[in-house]
Amino acid sequence: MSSQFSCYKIKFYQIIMNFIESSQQISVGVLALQGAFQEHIHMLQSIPKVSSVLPVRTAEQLGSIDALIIPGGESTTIALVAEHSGIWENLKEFVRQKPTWGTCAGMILLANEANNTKKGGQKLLGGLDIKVNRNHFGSQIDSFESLLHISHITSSPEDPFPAVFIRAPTISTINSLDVEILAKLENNVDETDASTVVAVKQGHLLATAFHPELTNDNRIHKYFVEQAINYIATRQNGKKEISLVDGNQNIQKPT
Ligand SMILES: NC(=O)CC[C@H](N)C(=O)O
Repeated sequence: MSSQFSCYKIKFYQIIMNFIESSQQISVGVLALQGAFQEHIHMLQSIPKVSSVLPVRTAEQLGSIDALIIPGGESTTIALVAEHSGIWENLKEFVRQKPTWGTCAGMILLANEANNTKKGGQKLLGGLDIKVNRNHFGSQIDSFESLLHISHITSSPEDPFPAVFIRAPTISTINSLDVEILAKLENNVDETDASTVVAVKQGHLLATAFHPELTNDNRIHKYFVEQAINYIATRQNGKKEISLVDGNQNIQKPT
């Protein structure tokens, strides 16, 4: 009898744990119009806190995810395809409100301003108060790898992140105190600058000039997912507080 009781207890505990775990999971989309989206999808599949991973090509798909990654590729092409497929304005709206991480071309698209754009300028989604310098290190043959210290992600100098730079942009100007610098390129790759900013965070937006999805290291993907979960939880609590205040105000209103 008592062993049957403890069996029920364990089952009940498991159900509660599963419930808690599932409420702490999110679904993450990867913009799949052009570029290295498949590699991001693969990386996200290794993270237990991700309940589902969705390649995103339509506004409807965008509406069903909690957070988004805009991959590397070609920012001009991604913008063009997004416009032609009618998802551009929805993307802009999403980026304003929900956790989004841009890698390389994705970082360019999340910037409010860009240098070295294609002739006649190019469209940006914006959101980050930064100016980026496209193709800062030159063309494809100037691609390189560098070991980086990244705030919140690498714990010690012995544990750097292997960052892959491919026709990468850099962050040339930061226009708000809300932008947190996460990583700088400190070595000699770029002779014009002693230290070049290559990763930043601002509120619910994250941007890296390099390609974490092309390594075996999922630390930044994990960090993004954890940040997104915290952000969503904070917003939900905020909403509850607001509705409580509204409720009180209603009670106090003279009839
Ligand atoms: N690897 C990349 O994403 C390169 C970005 C590309 N240079 C652009 O401007 O969009």
